[in-house]
Amino acid sequence: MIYIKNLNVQYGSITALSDINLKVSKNDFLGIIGPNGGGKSTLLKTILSLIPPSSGTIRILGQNPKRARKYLGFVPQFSKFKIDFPINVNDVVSIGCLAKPINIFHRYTSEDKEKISSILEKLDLKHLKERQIGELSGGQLQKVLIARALASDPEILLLDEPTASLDSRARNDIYSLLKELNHNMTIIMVTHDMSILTSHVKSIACLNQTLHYHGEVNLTDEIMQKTFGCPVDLFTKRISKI
Ligand SMILES: Nc1ncnc2c1ncn2[C@@H]1O[C@H](COP(=O)(O)OP(=O)(O)OP(=O)(O)O)[C@@H](O)[C@H]1O
Repeated sequence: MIYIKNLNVQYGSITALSDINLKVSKNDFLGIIGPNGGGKSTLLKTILSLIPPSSGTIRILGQNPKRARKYLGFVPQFSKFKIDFPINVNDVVSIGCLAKPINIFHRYTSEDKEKISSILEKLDLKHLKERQIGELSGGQLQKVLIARALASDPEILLLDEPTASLDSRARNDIYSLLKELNHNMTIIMVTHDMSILTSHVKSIACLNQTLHYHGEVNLTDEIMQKTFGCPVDLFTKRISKI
């Protein structure tokens, strides 16, 4: 689904990603972990063609990232989503139906409306469809952002820390939903939540400017030390032994 070869990304003099090689297979559920500033969001943004690589190759379903945008659904960190914008849940989710690049003159078809309605139903958001997004809880807003991404019928769903600052119940709801979606969708998720690694994720990428590990969920102390640059805590140690 995704093929990345010798990828380098610079922000001026700052090197965010250095010589990344990564392949993601169909129906994988890849968790990307690493320290703050390790380049996780940059990798997602580069796949989404929001940032141009300084060098290297990215192919998504055999195409360059700009042409492949239609295959990608993106769920941003909700803490970075502007929630004071006056728009309701139904309209946010509908935005996902707009063809990419977005055509502001798009008229929603009856098919679009049916699709939105079924997504709202599936994510248990129907009762909130008229609610302004600024009046939602964190977990509800996160589900709305996932619903918006699903409305574009993506083959690959990219999520940037979808459970940051959610309580454990809301987190579990989101993870259960992702597990279900993973049956017919490839998922790539940036996370700082180590607890999901044991339950839902099928493979892991450890990123700290370079890719220190990519493979099965079998983290050793050595990999964690290399990635995070410091000794792992007890919790992480326990995960590596599961
Ligand atoms: N727009 C930008 N301009 C300049 N430098 C940037 C920009 N965005 C990110 N960086 C830098 O690139 C590096 C990687 O940042 P990135 O946001 O990709 O890391 P991250 O792993 O997602 O971090 P976090 O876990 O804190 O969200 C950091 O050194 C960051 O300061």
